[in-house]
This record gives sequence, structure tokens and C-alpha cells, in this order.
Amino acid sequence: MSRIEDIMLMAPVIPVLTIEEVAHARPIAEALVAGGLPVLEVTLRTSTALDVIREMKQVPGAIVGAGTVLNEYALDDALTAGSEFIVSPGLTESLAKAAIAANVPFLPGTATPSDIMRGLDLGLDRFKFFPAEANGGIPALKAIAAPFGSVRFCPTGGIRAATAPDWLALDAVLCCGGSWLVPAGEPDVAAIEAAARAAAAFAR
Ligand SMILES: O=C(O)C(=O)C[C@H](O)[C@H](O)COP(=O)(O)O
Repeated sequence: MSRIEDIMLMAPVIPVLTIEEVAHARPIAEALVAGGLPVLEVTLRTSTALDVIREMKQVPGAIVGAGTVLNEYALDDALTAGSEFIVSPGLTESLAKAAIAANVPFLPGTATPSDIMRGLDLGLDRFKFFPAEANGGIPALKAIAAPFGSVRFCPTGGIRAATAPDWLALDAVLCCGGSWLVPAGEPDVAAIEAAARAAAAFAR
């Protein structure tokens, strides 16, 4: 089993976190881990993201990765901050080769059969399906995955608590990602833990 698959199987949902305030990092990570979601994707969409990764890594049980990794430079920054896995919205050969060379679990985004074939050529077979809902939702992933029997996905983008179980019911889906667990603003840790607990209980 690849190491990215190990991470994908740790919980049914990977919270996608865009956090502005470094002070929010630990309480949010603690609430998610307490609720049963240890795998945390911190998007590199804020100037604070690398510090957020460093803070979250202090939380026992958290497996902290970087999302929105767009190129090799962002990959280097993410690894220096201690990211334990790397997520990208897309798949470029330069980023994929750098991630493989760095020996870090890597989940690149795919939206089409050609994306998947480029990934397979590079030796990858676990992908994000992004943007999951806007790209046609469950019927699209079913159709796109059909020719690729052993490929597995983490759909992300537009998925919410009410729709995640339907995605998780697909054979091609190992887990799904989403930002719904942690709304923007001052964190309500009780609500985050409750949302995590509900998500952690989703069957797959
Ligand atoms: O930043 C990235 O690397 C992305 O690929 C985008 C995120 O995965 C989605 O924005 C999450 O989608 P929502 O759950 O609909 O908010």
C-alpha cells in the first residue's frame, strides 16, 4: 500500500483548512483530532499557512499536510514547515517529479482521464478529484473512474456533510475532502469537534 493510501484510509474525511490566524491553529487541530479526524490539510492560501502547519504538528495525533501546493517552490516551503503529505489542485509533471523525489506522500488533483493517465505515467494511482461537484459530481467520477480499475480518489470541492456519504459509497473513493468542518472566523471548537465526530462516523 502506498503511503498516501495509508493517509487516505485513516479517516473518511480530510478537513481542508484555510486559516488566517496562527492562534486558531492548535484549538482547531485539537478539536478535529478529538472528533476523530486526524488527517488535516492546511491550504497554502494564506500568508500564515506555514506557521499554521508548524503549530498543528504540535497536536498529538495530528497528521498535517499542505494543500494548494502549486509548484516545486511551494513544495519546498511546505516540506520545510514539516508537512507530512502534499495535496495539489492539479497535476503537473514538475511538481509530481519533485514530490516523488522528496519521497513525500502526494495527492495531486485530477479532473479528466488525461490527467489520470499523466499521473499513471509518473507512477501515481491515488488522486484528488477536483473540483468534485462542479466537475459533474458523482456521475462524472463514476464515468471517469470506470476505465481505471485500480485508481482511487479523494473527491474534494463542493462536498458537504449531507453529500459526503454518497461519495464515500463509491468503490473508487477512499475518502473525501472538504472545508465544511471549519467555517471561517473565530473557531467554535465544540461545533468543530461535533462536525468531526459526525464525519468520522461516515461509512465507506
Ligand atoms: O486549495 C486547494 O488546494 C484546493 O484544491 C481547493 C480545496 O480543496 C477546495 O476549495 C475545498 O473545497 P470546498 O470544500 O468546497 O471548500
